[in-house]
Amino acid sequence: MATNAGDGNELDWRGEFRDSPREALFRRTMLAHDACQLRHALVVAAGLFLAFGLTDYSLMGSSQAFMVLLAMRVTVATSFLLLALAVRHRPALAQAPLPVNLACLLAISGLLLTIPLRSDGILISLASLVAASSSLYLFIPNRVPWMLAGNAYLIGGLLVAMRLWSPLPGGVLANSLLLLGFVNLLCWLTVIRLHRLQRSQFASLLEERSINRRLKEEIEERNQLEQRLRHMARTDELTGITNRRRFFELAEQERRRAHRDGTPLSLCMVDVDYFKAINDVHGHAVGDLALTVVAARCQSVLRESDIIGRYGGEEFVIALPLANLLTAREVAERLREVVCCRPLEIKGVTLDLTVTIGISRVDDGETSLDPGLLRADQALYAGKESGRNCVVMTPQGPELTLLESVLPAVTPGTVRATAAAVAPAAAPAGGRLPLHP
Ligand SMILES: Nc1nc2c(ncn2[C@@H]2O[C@H](COP(=O)(O)OP(=O)(O)OP(=O)(O)O)[C@@H](O)[C@H]2O)c(=O)[nH]1
Repeated sequence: MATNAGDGNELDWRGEFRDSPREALFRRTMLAHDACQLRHALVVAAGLFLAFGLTDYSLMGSSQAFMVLLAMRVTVATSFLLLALAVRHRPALAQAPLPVNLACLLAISGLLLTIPLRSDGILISLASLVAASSSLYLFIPNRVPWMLAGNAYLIGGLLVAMRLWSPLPGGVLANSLLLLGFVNLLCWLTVIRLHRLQRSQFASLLEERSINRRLKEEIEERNQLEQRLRHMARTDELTGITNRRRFFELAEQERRRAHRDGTPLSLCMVDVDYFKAINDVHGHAVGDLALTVVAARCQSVLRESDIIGRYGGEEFVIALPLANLLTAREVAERLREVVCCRPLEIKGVTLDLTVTIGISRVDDGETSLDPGLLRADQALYAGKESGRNCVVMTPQGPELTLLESVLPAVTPGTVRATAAAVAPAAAPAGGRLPLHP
């Protein structure tokens, strides 16, 4: 849609938009302003009409003609005031042609009536008609055709009134008509300029609004794109859980917090057992879905503050803030059970999945997650070696002693014996506790 009303191509001879929906929009936008302007113009005009009653009286005394004029003035002023009141309650009346034009018709008729009734001569009446003629253009927010029609009635009425009651010499008559014609032309041009100015401002405003809207939409789109990209950069596409990079960011934050507050932080490495066989027998699509289900099941037993990420392939990694090895073992057991508790139904295939989990605790003196992850990985490897579908942990130092004294399910004898059996195959350092279900 073209928006530059300043070049005039968009406007017709009335100074209105050729595009009628746009003109309607303009008029709707201007309604409150038009209504206010019309109300003020009507009140002022009513006052003026009544004020001229004083000059009627000074010229005519309390004659019958004065009474007729007074009745006319009161009628016109009353109709103006009533219309002003009506517009106050229903502003839409300001742009409805009928009420405004009826009031104008009444006022012009009243002014024409002064020609036969007032005794101060045609020239005074002529002056008041010139003032009324320009008022029609300037103060009544009407459309140009109605303004022209009102003025045509005024000039026609003047000619008839002069012919009937106050014949003028030809020169004076021509002079009067020229004067009225000039006033009409001047006012018409002024109104057209005013219309053009208002509409050009309105067009600029619309343009500005549409640019702002487009900008807002663009910003919104960019924000959404940014959010999508950020989400993609943090999320594993297949399983929907945190990806490896994001896991390390979050887990590193937790490690620093744990170090600062002196609270425990444990790590779990979770690996799906015999996953290669699932891919080989049922295909990668089934394997993909199985990974998604395993991730969802693991997530379902974790707290909101726990962090689970896809470490790579069929391996997941979990950081458990505020969890010592005992708590981590309980969580890992729940996790192992939730995976193997019921078979997976995927694309008509029933899979009995199990996971092996290696656990470690991040030591106070450690400045990165790597040693802890390595220990969890070694424990996981030990778990695989000892038959899979189990939870294995690598306690060290005081924690080992503590565990040995508090673990009722695993007697110290079993711990040592199992640890001894697993340790050489898994890694030479540290005792490991394979916790079979
Ligand atoms: N469908 C699918 N398979 C994957 C994905 N990532 C890794 N894998 C497969 O997972 C399998 C992992 O096999 P292995 O490392 O031998 O381990 P496994 O068969 O689970 O045996 P254990 O871990 O010793 O119990 C490989 O065949 C990989 O191709 C994946 O995103 N989707």
